[in-house]
Amino acid sequence: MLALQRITRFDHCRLSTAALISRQISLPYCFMKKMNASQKHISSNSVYSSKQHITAQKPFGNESSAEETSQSSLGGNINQKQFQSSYEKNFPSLSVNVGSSSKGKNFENWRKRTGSAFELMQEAINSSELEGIAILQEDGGTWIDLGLRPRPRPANSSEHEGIVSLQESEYEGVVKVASVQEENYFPSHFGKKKVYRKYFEKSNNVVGTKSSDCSEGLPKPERFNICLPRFRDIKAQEILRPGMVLLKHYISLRDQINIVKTCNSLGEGPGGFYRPGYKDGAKLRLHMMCLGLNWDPQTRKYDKRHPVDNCEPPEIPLGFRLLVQSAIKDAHCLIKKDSDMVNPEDILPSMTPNICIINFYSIHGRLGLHQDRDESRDSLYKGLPVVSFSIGDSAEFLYGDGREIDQAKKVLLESGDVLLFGGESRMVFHGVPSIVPSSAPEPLKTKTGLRHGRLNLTFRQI
Ligand SMILES: O=C(O)CCC(=O)C(=O)O
Ligand SMILES: [Fe+2]
Repeated sequence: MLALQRITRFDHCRLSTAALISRQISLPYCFMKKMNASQKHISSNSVYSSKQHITAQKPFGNESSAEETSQSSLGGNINQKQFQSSYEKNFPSLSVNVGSSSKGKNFENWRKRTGSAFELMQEAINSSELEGIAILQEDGGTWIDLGLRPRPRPANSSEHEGIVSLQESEYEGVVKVASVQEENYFPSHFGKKKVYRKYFEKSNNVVGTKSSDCSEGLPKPERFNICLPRFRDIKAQEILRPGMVLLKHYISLRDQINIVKTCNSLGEGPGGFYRPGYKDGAKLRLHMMCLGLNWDPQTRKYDKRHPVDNCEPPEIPLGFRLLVQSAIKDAHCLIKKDSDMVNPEDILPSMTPNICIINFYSIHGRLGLHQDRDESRDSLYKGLPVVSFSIGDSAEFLYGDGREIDQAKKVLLESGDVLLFGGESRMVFHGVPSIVPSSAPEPLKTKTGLRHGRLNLTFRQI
């Protein structure tokens, strides 16, 4: 039954809404990040890919310490060590080639290297929305499965009868398993069904599965969740103009905290925050750093290295990219809801960011009206969007068709808001005339020590 309920939530847009009212609020998105150019994306038009469902619990990885105990969805307390040893006992190491078909790496090494599979499995355990993860291998352009790691369930659970459906994930070689289907469909490039069945059987012995489901056959009571859902105010999501979407309060407080902490630690290292200047010697009224590539306001060029310390900028963290992708997907949902006739891609094309410019504005910070036009001709021609995260104190944000401030429209960007502008709004003039002092969420400041001011991250594909 449960399995059937889950698979009804397969439509991405409906899922967005369903997720808002579900017990564990989730952030839907669907994609598989290319590990390198030679590797192919998992086909996005097969049946499973429509079951887009990834929880937004931990886009930044597991914050808990190794000893921290987590409450499993099965009611058992499993600490990380216990879980790890049980996990390894029950799911033997696999040979996984990640990113290269010539260099074999066993799963253990790979997990150590990325941590992703383990984190995802933990996430699956803690989430009633995920059924497990699958480890994939890229093989001559197709993805083959190397085994499924299902979420441990109570013994005799009927939930694992059937075939799983997979959902795409940006984690390298890892796919989250969104639901169990009663239908006998399975995409062929995910390997043999038998493999999955085998792992399901194994999963029944995993630690934390002691409790048995005595309510089988009885009507399921509606459970009460003592925690507030990860609320997303869909009513406040707005299409400001064609191709320009504002997702209010989109980034959860926890993710905001993680973003601030990540930016702070990256900002202390090579290629970190500095006060840039223009050609004429004037300084910008903000501090800046870049991820992925460097953008130099003096030359207005993108480069592999930082002009000040000649370092390569840090990579864009995976969690940041995940959020960008989900924001694009949710903006598409909004556009689709607004007009069913349009293909949201035509209004706001998707993009995979390879540069993130991070600005920190003190309360006196500002940025004049400008266009973002230093990206490649191709990127600008296609209208690939700029995706902007606002964190900390709010900002007044101006946007319009020209440089005239009095003709520009104004919107308040608050902590957690995501603004996207692409398509026909890609060349919109925009700027930040002022920061609203002391408007940042209190817990954000206390948890991170963030200074007064505003952090802004803009992602682009150049
Ligand atoms: O801070 C903002 O909201 C805008 C930043 C911006 O326009 C830019 O970095 O190009
Ligand atoms: Fe800009």
